[in-house]
Amino acid sequence: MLEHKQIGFIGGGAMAEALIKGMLKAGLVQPNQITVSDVVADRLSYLTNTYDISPCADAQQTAGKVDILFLTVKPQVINNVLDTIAPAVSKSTIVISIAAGVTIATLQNKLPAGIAIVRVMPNTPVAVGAGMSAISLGKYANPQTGELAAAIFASVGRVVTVEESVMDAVTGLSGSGPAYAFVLIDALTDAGVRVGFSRQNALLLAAQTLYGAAKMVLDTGEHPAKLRDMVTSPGGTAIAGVHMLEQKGVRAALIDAVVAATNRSREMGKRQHE
Ligand SMILES: NC(=O)C1=CN([C@@H]2O[C@H](COP(=O)(O)OP(=O)(O)OC[C@H]3O[C@@H](n4cnc5c(N)ncnc54)[C@H](OP(=O)(O)O)[C@@H]3O)[C@@H](O)[C@H]2O)C=CC1
Ligand SMILES: O=C(O)[C@@H]1CCC=N1
Repeated sequence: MLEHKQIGFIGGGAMAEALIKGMLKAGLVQPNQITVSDVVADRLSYLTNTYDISPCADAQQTAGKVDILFLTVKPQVINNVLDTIAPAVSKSTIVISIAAGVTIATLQNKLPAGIAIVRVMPNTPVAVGAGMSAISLGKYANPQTGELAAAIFASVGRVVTVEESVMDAVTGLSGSGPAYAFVLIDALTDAGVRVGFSRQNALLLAAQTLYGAAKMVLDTGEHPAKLRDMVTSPGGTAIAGVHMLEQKGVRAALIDAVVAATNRSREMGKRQHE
């Protein structure tokens, strides 16, 4: 599908690396198809040495030579990056932005009319083929472009196509969600150490348990409450633990976390227009 395509990344940070790693692992692209631009020379050297991809310090040059251009810089610098690359982007290039809060309208205003723009909110598990990505298409992106973008992100996890209006909420839930999951795993690991395990064993028990629980939800399609009921024997250990979680407000804390992250994504989007 991408055999003869050149792929560029502007911004070689955490998320660009996760995507590059995942796409290479999936066999979707070969290293010689990928060019990355970043302002940090050490970062470019690291990516080149680790993934055998091509570095290019000049973002405009990268933008001008690729078929698919990923915008993987922070939202705070996206306006400057768009001003830099706009003169170089060819009409046939597909631009995929993953910047939190940055709307398709902002991208369209800065890039020449007619450019196919896809806004995506992925998450870092794309690096291990278990990502969750949501996609919205700009007005110049045709259905084939949508299929291509969906296939790229499907190669590194699951994909949903959404109305752009829910992108901030996606950012608050699945985009930012790995951070919440890592906090939970870290806390459960501490708990394991507290009840006597080595840290190494505690981490394995914690991570594999969350992984297994998530897999059960996805594989069975059952409501999580039904699966929880299967764990909570009457008068047993699990209900004692669940009772404590409810008393400590874990459920409300997670809801508040997603609302806070969603609001932050909205706020970052508004700043692009200031
Ligand atoms: N991390 C995540 O889990 C997710 C992130 N995103 C989005 O992905 C984007 C990148 O996030 P993330 O990877 O975490 O951020 P990082 O800060 O790790 O990566 C961004 C990289 O771009 C570099 N950079 C800054 N300015 C330029 C420029 N003008 N040209 C080229 N490179 C530049 C940065 O350098 P320097 O450090 O010097 O600024 C940095 O190395 C953001 O827009 C974020 O909203 C989306 C989904 C999930
Ligand atoms: O924290 C952030 O802004 C980015 C967007 C989603 C996850 N990380």
